[in-house]
Amino acid sequence: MDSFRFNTTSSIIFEAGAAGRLGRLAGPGLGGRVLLVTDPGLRKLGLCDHALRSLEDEGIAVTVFDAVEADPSLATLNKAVEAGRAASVAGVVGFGGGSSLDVAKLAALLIGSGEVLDEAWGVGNAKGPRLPLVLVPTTAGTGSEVTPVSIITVGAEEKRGASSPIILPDIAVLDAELTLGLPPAITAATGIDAMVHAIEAYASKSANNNPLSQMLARQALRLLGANIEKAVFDGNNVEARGAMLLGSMLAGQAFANSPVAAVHALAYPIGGTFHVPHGLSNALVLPHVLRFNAPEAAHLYAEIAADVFPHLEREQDIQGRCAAFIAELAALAGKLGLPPRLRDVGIGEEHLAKMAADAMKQTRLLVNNPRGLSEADALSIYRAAW
Ligand SMILES: NC(=O)c1ccc[n+]([C@@H]2O[C@H](COP(=O)([O-])OP(=O)(O)OC[C@H]3O[C@@H](n4cnc5c(N)ncnc54)[C@H](O)[C@@H]3O)[C@@H](O)[C@H]2O)c1
Ligand SMILES: [Fe+2]
Repeated sequence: MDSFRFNTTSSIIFEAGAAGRLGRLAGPGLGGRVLLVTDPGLRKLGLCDHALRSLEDEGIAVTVFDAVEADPSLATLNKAVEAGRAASVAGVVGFGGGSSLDVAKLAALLIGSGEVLDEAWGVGNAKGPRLPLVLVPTTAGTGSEVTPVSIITVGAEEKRGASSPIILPDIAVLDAELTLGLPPAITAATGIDAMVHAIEAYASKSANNNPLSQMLARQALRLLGANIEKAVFDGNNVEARGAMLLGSMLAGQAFANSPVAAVHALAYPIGGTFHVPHGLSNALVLPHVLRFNAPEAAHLYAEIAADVFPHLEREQDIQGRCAAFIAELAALAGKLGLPPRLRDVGIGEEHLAKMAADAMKQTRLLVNNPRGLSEADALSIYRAAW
């Protein structure tokens, strides 16, 4: 068997209502002063009020930074770091979707180590140490609470990543009650993002693709496949919400160690340039990238097809099962109310060539794709998706 290395968050708490006990559960390791990083929408909804109060009840002084936008910018990260330094914080709590968690991760690194961000981009370049870090996801999608990755938008449109086990948090707190009010469109898009993490991790050509990631990806797909429609159409179903949160975390553990590939590489120019939500960007290119990959990966897609859609067990032929899997995924996105084509999200055909050139910059992802992909291939995939 090939050798591999598997890193994950060392302590994971899965408990409905846990955010209201955050001070007890996670306070002791955070020091007396904490920076809580979140977004303005969540602040307005009062979603972090219980967590805040519970930290304060434990005698922890909390500075709230609530200015994280979707696809957070470098300027926002810098402001979060300034706020943390000004308050001399000893720990960081990320509270929100992937955007807030990603800012919290790099804020903990930069405040803790004083290192220069420009030297931390890429894989394995962060030096540390970071401040104690606790992450509380409020979407079931990115799995950022268990990934070593932070994605920041640099300049007008480039999504840049820093990846290092140093920015894995000390504790992830998964509280399904936080996701009950997640609107259907965001539930659908983030849920598809989680599925894509599992699919791409399972089929990843990374030398570190490993049996743990494969097992986690398959269990993630079972949970996500069985619950995504319930979570979208019956948002108050706490069982379904819990299954989605667990599924997205398992998918995060899988791809944190067996990284994602061309679906994400082609999704980034859509999110970076046109501010289409990350999960929706993935959904728009997903069937087209999988169809492109099928000559190399049909057997892998056939292996996981029935995890998402149990009735595909009956389809014995590998090519047939792979094709049905891809068609079912496209149909599922439609059923969940996601727009099917790039033109539906306001992207003009004239932008496709630039998007294909931008996608090729994601070499860290493209190397993991089961089939080699050129700029011309990227353009054909965008054309098919348009
Ligand atoms: N670090 C990683 O491993 C990783 C992986 C995938 C994606 N990402 C990044 O994560 C970001 C996307 O994160 P996301 O999809 O979780 O969305 P997000 O954090 O950008 O949030 C999207 C919207 O959902 C709202 N929202 C979040 N939780 C809510 C709740 N419980 N109730 C009501 N509204 C809620 C937010 O206020 C926001 O308006 C992108 O920047 C993407 O690149 C990171
Ligand atoms: Fe993603």
